[in-house]
Amino acid sequence: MSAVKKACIIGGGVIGGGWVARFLLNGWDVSVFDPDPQAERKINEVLANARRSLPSLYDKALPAEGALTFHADLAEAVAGAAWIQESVPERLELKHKIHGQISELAGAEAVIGSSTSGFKPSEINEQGARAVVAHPFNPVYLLPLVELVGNADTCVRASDILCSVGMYPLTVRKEIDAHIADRLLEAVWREGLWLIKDGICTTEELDEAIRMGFGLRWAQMGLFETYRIAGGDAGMKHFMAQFGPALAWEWTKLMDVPEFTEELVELIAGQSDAQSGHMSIRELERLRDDNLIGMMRALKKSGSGAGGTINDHESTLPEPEPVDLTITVSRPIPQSWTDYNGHMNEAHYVEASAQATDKFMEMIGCGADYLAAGGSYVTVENHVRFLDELHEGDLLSITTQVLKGEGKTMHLFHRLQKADGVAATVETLLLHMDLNARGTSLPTDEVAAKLGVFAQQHAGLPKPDGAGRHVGQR
Ligand SMILES: NC(=O)C1=CN([C@@H]2O[C@H](COP(=O)(O)OP(=O)(O)OC[C@H]3O[C@@H](n4cnc5c(N)ncnc54)[C@H](O)[C@@H]3O)[C@@H](O)[C@H]2O)C=CC1
Ligand SMILES: C[N+](C)(C)CC(=O)CC(=O)[O-]
Repeated sequence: MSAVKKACIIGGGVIGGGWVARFLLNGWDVSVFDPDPQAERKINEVLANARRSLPSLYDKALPAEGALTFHADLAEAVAGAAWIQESVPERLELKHKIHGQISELAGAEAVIGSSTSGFKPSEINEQGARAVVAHPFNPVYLLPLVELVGNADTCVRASDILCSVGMYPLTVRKEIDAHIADRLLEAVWREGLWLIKDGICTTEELDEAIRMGFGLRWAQMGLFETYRIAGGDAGMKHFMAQFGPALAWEWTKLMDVPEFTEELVELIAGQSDAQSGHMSIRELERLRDDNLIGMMRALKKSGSGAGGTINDHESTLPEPEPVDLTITVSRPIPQSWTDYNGHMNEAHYVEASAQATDKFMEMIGCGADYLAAGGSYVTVENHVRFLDELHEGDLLSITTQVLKGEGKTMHLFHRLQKADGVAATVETLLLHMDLNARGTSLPTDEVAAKLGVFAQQHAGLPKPDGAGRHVGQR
């Protein structure tokens, strides 16, 4: 991958704005070219949404944001960019015009991507351009999928860059109109329009049919893995035998496209207003993003689907720099940790300190292999002091001091710190446990020795202010 971390985004609407946020929040400098005088305002609105959501996917801090610049001159915007992404409206003559200009201006090593939803790379490039299709999904700053289509070597270079900003490149084996995902979405949309036009359901009822059922399944297992399970013990063969005949029945209208009349547009738009008109688009976006974060964090636990991509990306993010005391957590406060009082809810102080304990356990050799072999530490007591408010987006770092590390006992003192001081302390007492016998036990000699080294180092530090307190102590 090129050492120059500059991305140029051409067309800063819904999708271009999402690309800006994806690169910028992953530490890239971003230049924007969009003649719309409203482009800067719109992009800043997308960025505000991205800043409150993307960092919440991770338990480590993302790199420091890059610099964002807006340019009236295309050549100036493109200069020095390692990634150039075109996201202008879906009109082939406009794509030809802009890709003709980009090809002349871009460096030879630059990856040139088009966000096109449906055009094939051979169509985009038919006047001599050298773009690959890099088709993302809205919101681009949260959803990892990018369909890559086109020149194989460029797609390999594009994949590396996309992975480095936390995305999931899926290289399409052969070019085809609308790639893979939009063909599926188009089929569902077309069928949905029929069902509403024919009075079978409303937009709201159709959405319930998706989100109360198969929509929940698809984010974690997709279509084929889900249907394999639906075949029971006999799996996919039984599923095919049972439901294959239905393919020949009239369960879909396939390419029978509903006529796009004014009446149909009014019907759909009117029902959509009745369904969702009580919320602005920005409010809907924030609701969508909060729900996506919750779901993706659940997937992160099992490493399924998009959760695996988040874990892979997180493993490439740098560990915090050690200072006097070991930093065991460095992360932003996610929006989902805040409550009706407008600050971090008390439960998450314990959650954050549990993350610090887990990290410290790893550092003394009590990681996944040790746990699998049946050894662990369990918390038997916590004392939390809430000293200052923590808010969404604050960078939280936790230092961990060993008060005692001897025999079965591990006694830790976590300081939860934000930029301007200590926001809370959590004193936590843990005992070593044999997970097979379900009783306390001594740690292995190796773990005991590593814990002992920390205990000895920290013994020279002053006793922390607030250690050993009881509830209500002044
Ligand atoms: N909206 C969606 O859900 C998705 C759209 N796409 C694709 O992304 C592309 C852009 O779509 P949207 O962002 O939805 O459109 P949009 O209409 O929101 O944004 C297009 C932007 O391009 C700018 N623009 C127009 N002419 C330009 C030019 N000559 N040079 C630079 N900027 C120019 C406009 O001012 C506008 O800000 C399309 O190819 C679309 O198929 C891909 C994935 C999802
Ligand atoms: C409707 N659409 C074709 C623009 C959709 C996409 O291209 C992808 C998405 O985000 O749904």
